Amino acid sequence: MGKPEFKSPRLRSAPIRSRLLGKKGPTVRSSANIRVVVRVRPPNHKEQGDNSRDVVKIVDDQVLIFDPKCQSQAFFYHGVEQKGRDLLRKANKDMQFMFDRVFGFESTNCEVFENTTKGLIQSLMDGYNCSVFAYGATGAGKTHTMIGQTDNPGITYLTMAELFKAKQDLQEERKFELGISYIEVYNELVQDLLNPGAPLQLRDDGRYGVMVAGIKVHKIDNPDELFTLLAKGNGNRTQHPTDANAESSRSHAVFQVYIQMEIKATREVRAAKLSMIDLAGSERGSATGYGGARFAEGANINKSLLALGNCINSLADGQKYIPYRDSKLTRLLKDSLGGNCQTVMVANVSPSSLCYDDTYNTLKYATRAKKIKSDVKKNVVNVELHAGEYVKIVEDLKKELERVKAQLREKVTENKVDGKVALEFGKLIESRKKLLNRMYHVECSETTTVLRRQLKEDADSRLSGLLNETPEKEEAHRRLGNMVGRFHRQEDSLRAELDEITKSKIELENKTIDLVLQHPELEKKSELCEEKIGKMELQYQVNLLQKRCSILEEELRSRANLLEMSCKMLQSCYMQLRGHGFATDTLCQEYQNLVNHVQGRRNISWDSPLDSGVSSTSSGTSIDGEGDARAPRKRANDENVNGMNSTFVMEAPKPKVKVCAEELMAKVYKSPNTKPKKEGMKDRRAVAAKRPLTPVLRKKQLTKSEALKKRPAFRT
Ligand SMILES: Nc1ncnc2c1ncn2[C@@H]1O[C@H](COP(=O)(O)OP(=O)(O)OP(=O)(O)O)[C@@H](O)[C@H]1O
Repeated sequence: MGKPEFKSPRLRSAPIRSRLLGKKGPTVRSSANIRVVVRVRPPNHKEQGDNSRDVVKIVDDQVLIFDPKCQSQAFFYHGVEQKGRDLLRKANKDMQFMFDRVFGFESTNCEVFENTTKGLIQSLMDGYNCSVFAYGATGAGKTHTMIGQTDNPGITYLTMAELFKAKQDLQEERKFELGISYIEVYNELVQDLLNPGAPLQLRDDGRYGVMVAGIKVHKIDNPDELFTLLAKGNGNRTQHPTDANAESSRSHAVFQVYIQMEIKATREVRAAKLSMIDLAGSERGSATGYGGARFAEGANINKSLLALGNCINSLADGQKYIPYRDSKLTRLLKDSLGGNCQTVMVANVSPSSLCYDDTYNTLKYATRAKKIKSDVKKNVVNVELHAGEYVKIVEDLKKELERVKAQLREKVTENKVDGKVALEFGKLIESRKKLLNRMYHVECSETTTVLRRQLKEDADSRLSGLLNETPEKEEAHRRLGNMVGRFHRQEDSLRAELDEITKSKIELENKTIDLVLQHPELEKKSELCEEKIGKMELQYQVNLLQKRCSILEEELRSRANLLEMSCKMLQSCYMQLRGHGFATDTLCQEYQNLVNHVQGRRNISWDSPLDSGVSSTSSGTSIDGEGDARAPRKRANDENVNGMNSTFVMEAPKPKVKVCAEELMAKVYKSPNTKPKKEGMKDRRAVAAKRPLTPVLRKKQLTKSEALKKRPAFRT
């Protein structure tokens, strides 16, 4: 896996600001390591001979081993095989090197391009300077990699083709200007390869870095023009055959592309420079196989490459002083190595043991170069603006400022309204909740008052039946009448209050709806609040119903007690009359009718109390309250009956008192199973038992006995 390609830092465009930047305006800086790749060319004919071996073993696409350990061959001394290694043989270095990418014999120029310079195109488009240089011994494959052949173009051509593609893609948005130059450094002299003539001087340029003074920059519009120019330049390049390479380049060739782009929308102008350098091969004098002029040429090449090595070492060590000025080559590469540039170094090596030292040195150089950090910055430059254009920019700025201010104002007002509305909404909801609570309490009071009033009215009518026309009765009647009147008045005022509350409730609800309609942003909040209020209302209704039930239950209990008391009294009177023989047949019949009536209404089973041993299915409640848990409540209800002290319990409903007709019947007939019998009662019952039953009673008794046999026992 190769390392990722250069990624140029992205800059958010700030159109007007950038337009006002000075003539030169680097905007983004970042430091990047030089990307170092190694390309191992296939061994040539000479290297494929018997006396050579491969000293480079590629482990994967990033790692190679230089001079790997080979299988030890048997070593004999005086005809005896020795255990240790052949001491006359040099030990293998077996050194592992790691690079950003390692390309093997089969790698094509396209593959190298894809993994090295293709990624630089985006950086160039973003306004960063980029540099690519091929380093290596003579015949190691630098020219093959950089220039290639017509049918197998090198990475310079491939990169340029990609650049044109990018230019084409951005044609709509940007205005491009492309220019190229092609120079060589030969024997420390700089020559223009496209316009050969007198040697040229190097100058430092603020915008593009180191420039060749007087160089002619050729504008090009398509890659074909480029190829023609490249071919022309290569034809002018100094080449001489050497032992190592029949077409050895004896100079350092520097191909440069100047790109100027104007982003149409923002008028931002970016400038970038791409340098592609094919270095002359480092060599040993012996390898060239020549002396004289060729030797001096080689010495110069070595001198410049030595200077390059020194610069690489100094940069890798992080030294402040870098000896760029030691040679023309290092001056030219100043930008590419430690300056404002994204750099790719392609180290070319031969795999053969014949180039052992060259390959080793190249790998060491390349390793050192990996440590170099370059300080890259984006080149944003501006077109010269006419004074009139500044006026327009100021106008634009003013407009933009106004627009932003208006936006800000809108936002502020929006926020204010939001806050206000939220407060108003909150107040409305709070008021509705309070009102609901008030309504609940008033409804509770009203319910209580109505029931209390009804109770007093009942008490009054019962009293009329019980008391004779005496002043005492009149007094009681007057008192009850006053109470009923007071309750009526209370009811009226409570109802009026309820009407008021309902009106306010509707008003508040309407206000809430209006507010939400005006501010739809409140909708969600409103839904939640309405849900809460709905739940609250429902809970109040449940509470109110429970209270009503509780009051009615109490009322029922009170009436049951009254009935119980009446029955007791009635039974006592009836017994006395019968005991004294004053009970007429009509009275007996009426009494029996009453019993029948109770029996008919209540689904109970009973036997004639007049028969001895009669039992009922009573729940065992005593009539006189002895040992009865309900005794205190009974007493309270007795008081209610007199209308003097009606008490309503507003708490949660109490456990139901089992009051039923069966009990009442049991009380009427004094069932021996339901209560301890009183002295005297037994005697009276014994007397009554001796008396013959009336025909109706006898018949009824029979009917009941039969019915009892057929039906299950009564249960409350
Ligand atoms: N990867 C490769 N695949 C096939 N052939 C290669 C490869 N690299 C180099 N060669 C061949 O090796 C020979 C020498 O290569 P090249 O001229 O590129 O070397 P060089 O490093 O430029 O040498 P010099 O410094 O002397 O100019 C050429 O014939 C070239 O075609």
